[in-house]
Amino acid sequence: MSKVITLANQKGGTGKTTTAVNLGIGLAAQGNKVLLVDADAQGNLTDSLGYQEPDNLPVSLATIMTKTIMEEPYESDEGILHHAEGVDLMPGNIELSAIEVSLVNTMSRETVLRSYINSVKDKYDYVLIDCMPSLGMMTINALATADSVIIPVQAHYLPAKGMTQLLQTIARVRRQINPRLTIDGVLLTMVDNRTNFAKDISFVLRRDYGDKLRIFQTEIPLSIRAAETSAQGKSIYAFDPHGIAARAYEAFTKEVLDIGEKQHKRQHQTNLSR
Ligand SMILES: Nc1ncnc2c1ncn2[C@@H]1O[C@H](COP(=O)(O)OP(=O)(O)OP(=O)(O)O)[C@@H](O)[C@H]1O
Repeated sequence: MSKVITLANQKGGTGKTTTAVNLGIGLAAQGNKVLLVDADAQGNLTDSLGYQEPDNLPVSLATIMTKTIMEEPYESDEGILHHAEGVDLMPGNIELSAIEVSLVNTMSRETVLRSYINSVKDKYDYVLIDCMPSLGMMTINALATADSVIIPVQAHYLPAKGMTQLLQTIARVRRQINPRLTIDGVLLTMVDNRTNFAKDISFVLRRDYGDKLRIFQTEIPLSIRAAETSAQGKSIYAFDPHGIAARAYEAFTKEVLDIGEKQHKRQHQTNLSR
């Protein structure tokens, strides 16, 4: 059974793309088939995986979403790229900005991405969707598609206000479009352990949200090597395998796998008791 996870935070630069790359490749290294979906018009995920001119790709997520909207046929592997580290990628680029606008006047506008992902997800154990830094139509589509959300939060500021807005949006999507949507947890990123400030943020986040949300035990440290990785077209495991960021992303991947296994067991027991 496949699991679709959306990485969302409407604040920019919180580590969504870096987490999509390193969680995705981490899951693949553990024997899972993984599809990464770049739902961000900036195309950073596509770029980070080595496709440095995402706007020149002949087929991207925007192409497939347009075909979905127009009810035109497409091949199930159309546009999917294969990365050397064992993940597949549905690339994204600037054309998604136009899709974001055209969705407003589209029938079933919140579920266009879901139609596409439903048509390919059975081939994968995990589908990870990297969102734009906004709560616009593309992010709503990504939330409408997902089984769960992971929220990367940069440990540089207190996330209170933005977090409330994001949680309200997730709750609204759950009520109106996607009742099975859950939150896997909040991931603290770019944690500078040399400062008391980072420790304070971790403490406040765990104190204020820890009873409602899982705050992942693993915190991703601030790391120059992690920042440099995005220009290399590879994961942190390939670029700096023994560094602190690679170890942290490995530990985080294990936490995500544990959640998946527990959910799978619960689902199995529910099915048996029916
Ligand atoms: N652990 C880290 N340590 C240092 N720099 C990092 C780390 N993780 C990510 N970065 C850098 O921080 C910047 C923002 O990260 P990233 O692109 O992953 O965030 P994002 O949330 O996807 O951004 P956007 O909202 O623009 O899509 C990038 O330049 C990235 O290389």
